[in-house]
Amino acid sequence: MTASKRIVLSSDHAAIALRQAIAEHITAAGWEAVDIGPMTPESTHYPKHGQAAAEKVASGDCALGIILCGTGQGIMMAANKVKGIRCGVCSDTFSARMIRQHNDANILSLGARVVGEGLALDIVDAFLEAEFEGGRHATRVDMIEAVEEA
Ligand SMILES: O=C[C@H](O)[C@H](O)[C@H](O)COP(=O)(O)O
Repeated sequence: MTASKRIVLSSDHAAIALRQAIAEHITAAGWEAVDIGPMTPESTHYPKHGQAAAEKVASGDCALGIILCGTGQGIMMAANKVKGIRCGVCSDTFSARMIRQHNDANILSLGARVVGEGLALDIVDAFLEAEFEGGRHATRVDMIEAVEEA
């Protein structure tokens, strides 16, 4: 499958079951789920999992990413430290669509202690089905990238 269909998934211990449900869901929808774990439930540290997923996207190996922790916040913060990553936490479908259409987000972050599985899957669908609109939004995304060089 081409990189354009590859979605990396990662989480900490708080979100393993939801991550696996998302992997099954997106696979059924025709995406290739690249689940980089962790696969066992021991307590772990979200920064390393956010970084690992972000590097898969930043390198071009995967087109997009979905990362999770208890709130989605900590793993998002770690992912956004990787150059080229634009990751937002979403608890609603409108925001999930907008971070693709306006912000060209390449990673979605979810909080497994915040949203239930049904809503999470709808948020994932909204994120994956949306496309970046470019235009004035491209100017602003360029400005975000310029911050990385400042
Ligand atoms: O932003 C951080 C995440 O919500 C973590 O999943 C959370 O801090 C983990 O907490 P605990 O170690 O108590 O399961």
